[in-house]
Amino acid sequence: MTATTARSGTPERADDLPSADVDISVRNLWKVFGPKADRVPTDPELAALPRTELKEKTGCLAAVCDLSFDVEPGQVFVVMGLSGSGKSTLVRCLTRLIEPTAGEVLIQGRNIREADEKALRELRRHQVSMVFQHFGLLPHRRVIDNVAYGLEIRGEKKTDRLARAHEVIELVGLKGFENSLPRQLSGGMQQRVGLARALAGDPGVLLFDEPFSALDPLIRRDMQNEVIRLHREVGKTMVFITHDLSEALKLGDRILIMRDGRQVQVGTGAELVGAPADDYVRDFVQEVPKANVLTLRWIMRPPAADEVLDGPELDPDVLVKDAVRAVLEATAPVRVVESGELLGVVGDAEVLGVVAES
Ligand SMILES: Nc1ncnc2c1ncn2[C@@H]1O[C@H](COP(=O)(O)OP(=O)(O)OP(=O)(O)O)[C@@H](O)[C@H]1O
Repeated sequence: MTATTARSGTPERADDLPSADVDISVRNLWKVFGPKADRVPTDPELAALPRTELKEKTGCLAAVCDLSFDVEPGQVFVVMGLSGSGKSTLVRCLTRLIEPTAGEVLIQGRNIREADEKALRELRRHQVSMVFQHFGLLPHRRVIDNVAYGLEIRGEKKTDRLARAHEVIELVGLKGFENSLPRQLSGGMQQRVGLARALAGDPGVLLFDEPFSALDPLIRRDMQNEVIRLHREVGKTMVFITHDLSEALKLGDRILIMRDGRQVQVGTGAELVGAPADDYVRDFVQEVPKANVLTLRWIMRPPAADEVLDGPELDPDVLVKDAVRAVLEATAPVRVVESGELLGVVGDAEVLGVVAES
């Protein structure tokens, strides 16, 4: 949702150092459940084993295997994978709700693995908030008190926390429901309370663990739009877990695809669709309407030697679906231009090729 430039679709390398402009940096992160789990990441032979073989050989289950990625400030980073791929374990390892077995996690410059109990409490109260699938609301507390709860724990004055709770309740569209109990609200509205509660403490980072998967499809679409709107308004860094590719493509500036605990590909939606890293990703993205995801950058070609270059000019980051009309109506190929430089051209054949696959 923030403007992103095209990047390589290959997974980030563990030896890449995080740049200064990174909110979350994960390096070689492992979570292994089972006996003597510590030996798995450090033993190259065990570390390389697929999940089922490792389980047979050692009795250990590698939920998260050697993950490395960076999330930039203000980015929506989606972690996508089927059930059991390790998404929830990963997101819980970020704030040590689950203790990682090995690796490094930096959040806004703070080394999470070295943090003591007090620092972790501070981190969870001030820096990072989580929105869960099952809302996690306190059933006997009114909406306003649920939203203000984190601020109460933080020891903030009642007037301050109620004022802040009113502010975020309005932000998520729940004005008028301050005194309702959670059970009096629909699923979508309860999740709005969850969102408001996460936003109340003004954290730098929001973590979402499949927040909408229990909701009906239409409500779910509303809530996705709500996240897009909120992200635009509050501009937080977000890590969003989902098993739904269309949700990932809709929300994610970048998407990490996980399989059996490992990262298969990290990239923008266009990179996953335009250059899938392997057959697994290719199968996943097969049904995606490509014109909605690919940009002109992905389909442009070099101009032919004798081609007349007087067609209209478009930016390389324009989606194909938004360029179809301009391309088909033009009498010459559209010129794809960035900062005054001609990158390539797009004609009828290129757009129709993508639209036909959509
Ligand atoms: N405490 C635990 N002990 C042993 N194995 C665990 C534990 N927690 C999770 N696992 C296993 O780790 C793997 C990854 O689980 P995880 O819940 O992270 O996956 P997920 O992608 O979030 O799946 P879902 O979408 O179903 O929540 C699964 O095989 C799961 O059974």
